[in-house]
Amino acid sequence: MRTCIATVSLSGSLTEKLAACAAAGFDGIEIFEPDLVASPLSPEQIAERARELGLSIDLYQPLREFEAVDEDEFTRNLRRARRKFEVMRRLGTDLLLVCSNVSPRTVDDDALAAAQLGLLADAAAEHGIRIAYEALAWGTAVNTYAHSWRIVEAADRPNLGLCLDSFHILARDGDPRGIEQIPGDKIFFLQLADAPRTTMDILQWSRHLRCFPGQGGFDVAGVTGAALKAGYHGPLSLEVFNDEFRQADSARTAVDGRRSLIRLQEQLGILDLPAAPAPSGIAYAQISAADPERVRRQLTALGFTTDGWSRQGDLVETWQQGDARILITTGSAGRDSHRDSHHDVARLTAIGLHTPDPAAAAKRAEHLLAPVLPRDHRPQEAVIAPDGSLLYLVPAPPEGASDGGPNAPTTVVIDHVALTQQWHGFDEAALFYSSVLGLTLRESVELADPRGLFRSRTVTNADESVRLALNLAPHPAHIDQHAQHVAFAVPSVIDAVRRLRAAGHDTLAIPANYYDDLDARFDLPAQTLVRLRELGILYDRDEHGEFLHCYTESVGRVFFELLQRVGGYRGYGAANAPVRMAAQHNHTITAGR
Ligand SMILES: O=C(O)c1ccc(O)c(O)c1
Ligand SMILES: [Mg+2]
Repeated sequence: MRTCIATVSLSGSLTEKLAACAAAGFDGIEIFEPDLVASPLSPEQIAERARELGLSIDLYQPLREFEAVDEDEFTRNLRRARRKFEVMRRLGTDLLLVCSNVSPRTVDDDALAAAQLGLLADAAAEHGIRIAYEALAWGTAVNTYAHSWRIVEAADRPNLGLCLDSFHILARDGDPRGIEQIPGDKIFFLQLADAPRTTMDILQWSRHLRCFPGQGGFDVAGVTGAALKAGYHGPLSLEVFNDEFRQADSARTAVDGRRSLIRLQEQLGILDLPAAPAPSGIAYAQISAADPERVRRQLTALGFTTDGWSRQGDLVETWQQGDARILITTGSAGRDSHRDSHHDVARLTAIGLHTPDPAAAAKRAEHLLAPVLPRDHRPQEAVIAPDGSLLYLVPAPPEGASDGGPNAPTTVVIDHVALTQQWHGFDEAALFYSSVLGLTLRESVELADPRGLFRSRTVTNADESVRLALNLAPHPAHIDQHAQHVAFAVPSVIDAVRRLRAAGHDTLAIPANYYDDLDARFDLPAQTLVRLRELGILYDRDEHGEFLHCYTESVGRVFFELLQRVGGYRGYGAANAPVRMAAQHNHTITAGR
């Protein structure tokens, strides 16, 4: 299907927006009126620029506060509309979006609304213009698509139809199945936006938190599917008001948006992509460090051993314990993320994922506009993740061979890897890992660090043998601090900490207050509490089981977590994260003094 995006969804000048849309492969755009009003280009020049870039102008929007008003106001509104017809003629576009009236002056009178919209349509017809009427979720009288359809049906003009917007429908818990009853040729336009599930004022929610389909909690595919069933054959158009998108790089946002529509069309059975790779385990995590000695010492203390250096295209050192593998590289194997100028600081630069069919997975990534590295010099297929780190697609081990797994406590496995996202890349990352890798998104949580709120969201495969935590630092300056880590599930955290201590290594110091609080919250046996306190081990519990964990000191930007899931504990100890981050903060300060 044709794909469009509203200019309001992107940062930059109108010219920059057009370039970004074209580069990402969109077919057309909706011109958001304030973008045109603020542009130094004339409508003709904008049309020319769009033509040069191969973009159609599919919609001009919005005409506001138009219908169901008194005679005088209607006369003024019609005059205003005629001026817009003139702008549209100069732009060479023929579809005008009218959103339902949000003014207190409008009356709840369907007959009046239909009559006035009918007259608007008649005036538009003289210019070959069509009108798409959209129910805003906060419209004074008209705020559901069913209501807007009753008015459009009553007005009964060939050039008056509906604009459906998934946000307005789903934010009010509308049932999209009713859309199937609307004649497809009366749905003039379909705008798509997702949003995180929340409870807040609906206008604020719409203007600040919309996101691309697949990034939030709305069933955008349900609305789209219903419109297609009704016979809608216009474009799929993204209309996203989002504070971060307004600041982020428009070229990146546009690609992110296109990816969301490719994935949506796959979900709807319109596009056929190679199947999602279904990674079956974390093969390894890779740390780059110019001076890897401290990483080696820490891994040794944790019980890892190495078989030395090897060259598989890049120079790497493999460290292993049980089924957990860490690669250390001092070379360029971990592509330096563009934001990272501290090449000598140890940091996570790649992970390897066991993938049943790496070649097909790489093909899928290409279809979804993810950068795939050329195969030359590389032992494995590799995709660049949004944070700049590399995802190696490693052939899965043969059936029956142990691939770790979350509840394999007899040996050491990588339980999860936590990666830091760029400040505007959180939604992009969520969509990347879910669409490209087929991982499932979990709820996003906020974690209090002494310097601000971290956001964290995990993505997992079906049996949770692959768990990635996507962390977003509160401030770009903190981007890699307190966030990047590799968590090892061990048979016994208590034994592991004792071994570490015996080897002369400390774990992150946890304040006594924490244990007093633990005692208040959980009725733990006194002896258990004493042991946890002595060893600096954090504790959590859910309805499935218990969780014990502790942390190493950071080496560069990376630290390690040792954890033990008892029973079917599902979480990550999020309740303890603020204590851990405060401890890391205090440690940094102490170390810095
Ligand atoms: O927030 C608004 O005003 C607004 C304008 C036009 C739209 O299509 C929309 O969905 C919202
Ligand atoms: Mg809209």
